[in-house]
Amino acid sequence: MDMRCGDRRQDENPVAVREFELCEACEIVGSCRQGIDDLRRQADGTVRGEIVVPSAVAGRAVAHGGWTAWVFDELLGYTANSLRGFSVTAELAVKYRRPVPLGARVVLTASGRMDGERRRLMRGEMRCVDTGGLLASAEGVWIELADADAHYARATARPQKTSL
Ligand SMILES: CCCCCCCCCCCC(=O)SCCNC(=O)CCNC(=O)[C@H](O)C(C)(C)COP(=O)(O)OP(=O)(O)OC[C@H]1O[C@@H](n2cnc3c(N)ncnc32)[C@H](O)[C@@H]1OP(=O)(O)O
Repeated sequence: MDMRCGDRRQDENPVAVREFELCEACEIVGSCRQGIDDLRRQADGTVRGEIVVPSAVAGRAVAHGGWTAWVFDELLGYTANSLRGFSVTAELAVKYRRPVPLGARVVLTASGRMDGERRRLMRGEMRCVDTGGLLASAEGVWIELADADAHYARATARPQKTSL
């Protein structure tokens, strides 16, 4: 299968359309630092967005794997939070199927479901816009915070030794 994806057009200047609020650091700069745009919930409940792979995320000629994981963390996190109250990433597993070309426009899709009171099971895909070829997929677990203030207060204290 031809895994090339559509190059970004020279005259393209997409307006970021997001149905989801930005994270704190992106809020400061006023836009999604990953460049995810047109992020919307679809009629079937899935979330869809698009992104042009920035040349700045090159690992070696193609996108760095950590960048792809960050994109999924963002995408699945927003989707998880749209199910109910605020949740955080507890697990994230990425399958890297093909190299992700720099400058390519890719489509992101995500869905998920509640699994008990606080757990959400999420999954997502990254595909070429024009060929539909699968570049990467991800599955993860998001946990709704029982007490957000207490959760972030933990981060200001030195982690204690646990049984983990
Ligand atoms: C301004 C606005 C901007 C809004 C926009 C913001 C967008 C950006 C959001 C960024 C979000 C992030 O990047 S989050 C950053 C990365 N993630 C983190 O820092 C999380 C670090 N981990 C933790 O703090 C903790 O481990 C938690 C919160 C995940 C869980 O701890 P806890 O709250 O003490 O929960 P605990 O009692 O242990 O477990 C509760 C339930 O969850 C299950 N559970 C717990 N961990 C797991 C797990 N890994 N996999 C499966 N299940 C799990 C337990 O079995 C249990 O199920 P049951 O017995 O109830 O069935």
